[in-house]
Amino acid sequence: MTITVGVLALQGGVIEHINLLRQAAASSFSQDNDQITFAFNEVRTTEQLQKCDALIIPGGESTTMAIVARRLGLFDALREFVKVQHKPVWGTCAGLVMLAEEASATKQGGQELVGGLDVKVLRNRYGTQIQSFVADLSLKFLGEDEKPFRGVFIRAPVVEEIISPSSGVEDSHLKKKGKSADGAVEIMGVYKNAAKVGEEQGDEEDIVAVRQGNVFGTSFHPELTGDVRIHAWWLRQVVDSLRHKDLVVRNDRA
Ligand SMILES: NC(=O)CC[C@H](N)C(=O)O
Repeated sequence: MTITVGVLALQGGVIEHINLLRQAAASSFSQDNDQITFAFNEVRTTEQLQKCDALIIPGGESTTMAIVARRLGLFDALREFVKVQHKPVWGTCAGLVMLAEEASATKQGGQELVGGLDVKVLRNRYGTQIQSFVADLSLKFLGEDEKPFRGVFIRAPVVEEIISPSSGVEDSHLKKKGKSADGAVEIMGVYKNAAKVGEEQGDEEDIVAVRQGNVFGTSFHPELTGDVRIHAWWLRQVVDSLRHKDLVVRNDRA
């Protein structure tokens, strides 16, 4: 089975994701009995997106990414991919903003989102570029005894609210289309002891990783760490969801 994973390449940290995906595939799937092979492709057009089984929307700047996606006419295809075809998608940082149904602290006049996750994100929660930081996160989904994951936070958003599911009705103002992902929003990671902007110490607990059905989002940048664990975990989810779909199709035919 060959699985094509795309990385949306309009702007931001594209090659870093591709490099880590390659490493994760080599380290975690080389012994796989099912002979899974991966193709990792940059995605800039609807045609390229349609060839993908799964997609990463990287970090960068969501406002810029949205403008470029609109110019290239990619929004409908992205919404179709996430909310109608329910293919696996992972957004990191700006990618998480793009995958949220709502965002606050957006640029004036708002910004267009792909949606999929029934959450409201707060952009730039920790301030500007110079307030970037690294923090150890304990992520249970990687395994109970796993060592902490280095979370790289760069003008990072956080999930400030889990909202009620969107109705699936097209909204001409927000240009939403399709329902959000199936199922409930699961909190996959929190950053404990987060401080307010400008403060040294804090005791807030911020939601920095979420999943809802096929859609996964992280506030931080695993692709900048050299640690393949989250990429390997996500590729495993992609493989499992494709196997599941394959089974459903075969059962339907039987
Ligand atoms: N590193 C990042 O991806 C920053 C995200 C940026 N603050 C945005 O809203 O798009």
